[in-house]
Amino acid sequence: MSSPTPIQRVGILGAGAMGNGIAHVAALAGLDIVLVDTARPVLDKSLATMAKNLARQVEKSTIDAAARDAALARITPSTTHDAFATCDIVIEAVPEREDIKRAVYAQILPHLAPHAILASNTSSISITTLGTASTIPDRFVGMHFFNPVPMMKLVEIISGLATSRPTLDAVEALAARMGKTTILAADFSGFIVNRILVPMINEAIFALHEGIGTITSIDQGMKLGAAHPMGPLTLADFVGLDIVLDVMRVLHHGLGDDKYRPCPLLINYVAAGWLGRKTGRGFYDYSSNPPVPTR
Ligand SMILES: NC(=O)c1ccc[n+]([C@@H]2O[C@H](COP(=O)([O-])OP(=O)(O)OC[C@H]3O[C@@H](n4cnc5c(N)ncnc54)[C@H](O)[C@@H]3O)[C@@H](O)[C@H]2O)c1
Repeated sequence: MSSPTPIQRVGILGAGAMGNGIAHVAALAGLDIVLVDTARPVLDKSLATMAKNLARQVEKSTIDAAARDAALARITPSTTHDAFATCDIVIEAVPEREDIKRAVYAQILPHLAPHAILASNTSSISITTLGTASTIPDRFVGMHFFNPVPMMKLVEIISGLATSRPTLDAVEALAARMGKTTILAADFSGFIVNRILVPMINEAIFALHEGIGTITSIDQGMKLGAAHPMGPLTLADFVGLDIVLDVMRVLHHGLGDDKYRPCPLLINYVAAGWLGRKTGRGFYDYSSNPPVPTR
């Protein structure tokens, strides 16, 4: 079988936190980008964020001004899906809701080239299920980037049951061109990283709930005793407690094992609206600097 044509033109659907970062890194790597979102102001905001982040890289001398200008010039913003017609791949980064993802696949499919790959940046939804919905399951794949994309080195490639080898090869080569290291995961809830990381955070919340330690001792224990760069409760606040709860529910439901039950204390924090950094309070209170443990 002949090797697939290398990817040069990348469509990105959704210009939010992740779509923005993916476009930034791909454009810097010399790829041509078509960035699509629902409204022009969203695209303008995304381009402004990218310009600001690229300018910071110039200040730090990790790139020069010519590379910044060339990257920005490679990005074509659009609010219509026909802009994807010339793309070798479209990476979908719309909100984490299966109904929204299914709806956008139905809208963009008629515009895709016959060889084009469709990749989802989903952090939890089954690639096999989304691939079936896409109607091109052999050319459908998970490309799970991590936030913030310009800083994080990993891309988890998720193979659905029907994803073809040429599709996997093409997205592995694309991620490598973007300077990322890839790992290949089978399509089960949480894939590799979240399957391991999020239950660890949930267990730290159980340790707090059961009075085994305080917020400070649990975080310090994992930093100094396990060499984690950040304690698990600090990390939970950073990620957002609602997101941690959502992922635990996906694992619990998808894998059917009670070892993935969300900690009742986590459920209460989310019910209280104490979601971490983004609401000013989670396990820490962020109204003062440095943040203060709340228990
Ligand atoms: N944020 C993270 O830390 C993170 C990490 C890894 C993976 N992900 C996954 O990446 C995906 C996107 O997450 P995000 O954090 O960037 O979300 P976000 O809310 O920041 O951005 C989503 C974007 O999609 C746009 N959008 C909504 N409906 C659309 C449509 N029909 N057509 C085109 N654009 C549409 C929105 O306007 C918004 O700009 C999700 O599947 C999420 O689970 C997120």
